Amino acid sequence: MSLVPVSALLREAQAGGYAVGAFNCNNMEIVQAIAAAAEAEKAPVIMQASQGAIKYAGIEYITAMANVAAAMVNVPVALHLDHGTSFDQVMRCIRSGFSSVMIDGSKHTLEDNIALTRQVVAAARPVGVSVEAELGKIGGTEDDIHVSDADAFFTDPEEARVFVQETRVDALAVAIGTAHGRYKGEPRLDFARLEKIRSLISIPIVLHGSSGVPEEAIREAIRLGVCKVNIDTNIREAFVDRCRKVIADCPDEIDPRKILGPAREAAVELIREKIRIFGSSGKA
Ligand SMILES: O=C(CO)COP(=O)(O)O
Ligand SMILES: O=C[C@H](O)COP(=O)(O)O
Ligand SMILES: [Zn+2]
Ligand SMILES: [Zn+2]
Repeated sequence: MSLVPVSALLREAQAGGYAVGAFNCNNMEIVQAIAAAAEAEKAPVIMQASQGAIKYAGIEYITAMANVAAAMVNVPVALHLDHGTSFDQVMRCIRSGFSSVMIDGSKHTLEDNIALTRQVVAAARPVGVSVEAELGKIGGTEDDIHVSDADAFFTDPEEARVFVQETRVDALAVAIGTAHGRYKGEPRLDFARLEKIRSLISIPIVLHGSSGVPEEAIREAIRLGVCKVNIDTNIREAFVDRCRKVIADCPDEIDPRKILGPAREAAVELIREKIRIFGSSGKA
């Protein structure tokens, strides 16, 4: 199949009461793992490229790998820009073939975030590319952007209503207590805030920083309107842990395929498990 926009997947997820997994990809093995896991689970899936992935692999390689992966499976696959930083970057991704983009204007004022998001929606929608925006600041690390817990501002529900009305964006990432990267303690999600946001906006809600969030909390967030769940850190952990294990077991191994192949398998297992938790298994 060819790449589909995220909005098409999220519309169905919203109607069906499940979430689509959005998994970060940085290299060929992880792209293959995401596709294999989605195919095995008969689930729609989103591959997304962060700022770090773009620096590491480049927009063209990522697009080419995602296109090949999508063509080789019988489930819908979207390619999404994660935390897009500027209008120019969004345009480069769209020209390259991304089917969906995020414009992260959360570090700007509300007015500037609205203006930037509107500009992206105006350019993306006519070419069938869906747009995710961010309101409030999600904690943790987004490549060069470090948001300390104290600065991680939660999304204001009324602002979310105005933001969606003004931008007509397709999906909204909210700050309700999750953070990117590894958690120090157990994350505590502000479900009351999520419920309030849900009552004021009808578009799909996106949960970032979902690695390390307990299964029950993820399920509750989905019940309250989250339709896209982003996972990066847990894939990194599964992948690198398996590399370490193989190297420890076979210290003389010099064939990268013997190390990266098992790591790819570990990523498949992890992603399949997440897809089942999100309820998207069998929904393709
Ligand atoms: O939100 C994410 C990507 O945008 C992923 O967050 P984690 O790395 O915490 O899973
Ligand atoms: O945005 C969230 C990502 O997990 C950060 O990833 P990055 O280091 O690849 O930019
Ligand atoms: Zn952000
Ligand atoms: Zn994120």
